[in-house]
Amino acid sequence: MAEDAAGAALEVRGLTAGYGSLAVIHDVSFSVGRGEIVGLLGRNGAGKTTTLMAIAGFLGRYGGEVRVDGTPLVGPAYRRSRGQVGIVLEGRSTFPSLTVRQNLQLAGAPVDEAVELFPELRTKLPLKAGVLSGGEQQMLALARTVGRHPTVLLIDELSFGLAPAVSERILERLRAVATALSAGVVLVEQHIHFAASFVDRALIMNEGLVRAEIPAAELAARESEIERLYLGGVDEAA
Ligand SMILES: Nc1ncnc2c1ncn2[C@@H]1O[C@H](COP(=O)(O)OP(=O)(O)OP(=O)(O)O)[C@@H](O)[C@H]1O
Repeated sequence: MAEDAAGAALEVRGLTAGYGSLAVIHDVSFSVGRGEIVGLLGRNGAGKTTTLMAIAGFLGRYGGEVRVDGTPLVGPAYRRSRGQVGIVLEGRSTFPSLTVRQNLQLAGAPVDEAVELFPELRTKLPLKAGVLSGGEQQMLALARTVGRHPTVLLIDELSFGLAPAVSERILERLRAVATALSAGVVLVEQHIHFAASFVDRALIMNEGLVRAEIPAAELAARESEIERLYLGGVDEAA
């Protein structure tokens, strides 16, 4: 379901970004259609989180362009786009000492929508977020971000540390949200098999570069090629 950039929720063109004066991702280009989930795969340190943070405007950008719904995000546009670009970073997206309800309210996320999305949260509303299970915390983090109805959702390692059944449940809801909001989703994932079930296509990153773009249906069959790409092998088939 590769999307023509013209109708894309998100377009990233030639993005080079990093920390201080150190560029960590180089010339990253891709687009995400409305309702589409694109996986960002690669081993530890490949530059996946850095890519999400650079798109969201949290990092210095040394080159390239990011467009949301066709509008370039530069300078103050990043501030204006806060509602349009939602980001869920691993372990950094809830306030543990506030209740679940307060967490939602602070994010501007309607409580009724959140519990409709994740009925598991209904009985947890008065509890402090810090006492929730890992899966419930991820649900809360996602509900907080989704509640602002973003055009683009950037999600880092949703399945990290969770039982497969819990991850599957959350990712099924993510698919429903992407469709309902007609949002474009970038989902960082390390595990090829897991990504194969939940993304429409995947970008394989290594050393800050996108080495290949692979449709979900081909991920399982091309696993050994992808593993070579994870390790920096030459991309022969993309
Ligand atoms: N704050 C920082 N300052 C300097 N370098 C950083 C910083 N954060 C990350 N890096 C470096 O940037 C590179 C890419 O890191 P990044 O977190 O984007 O990788 P990743 O693919 O998300 O890895 P993981 O799967 O382990 O989260 C790594 O070499 C990392 O050491």
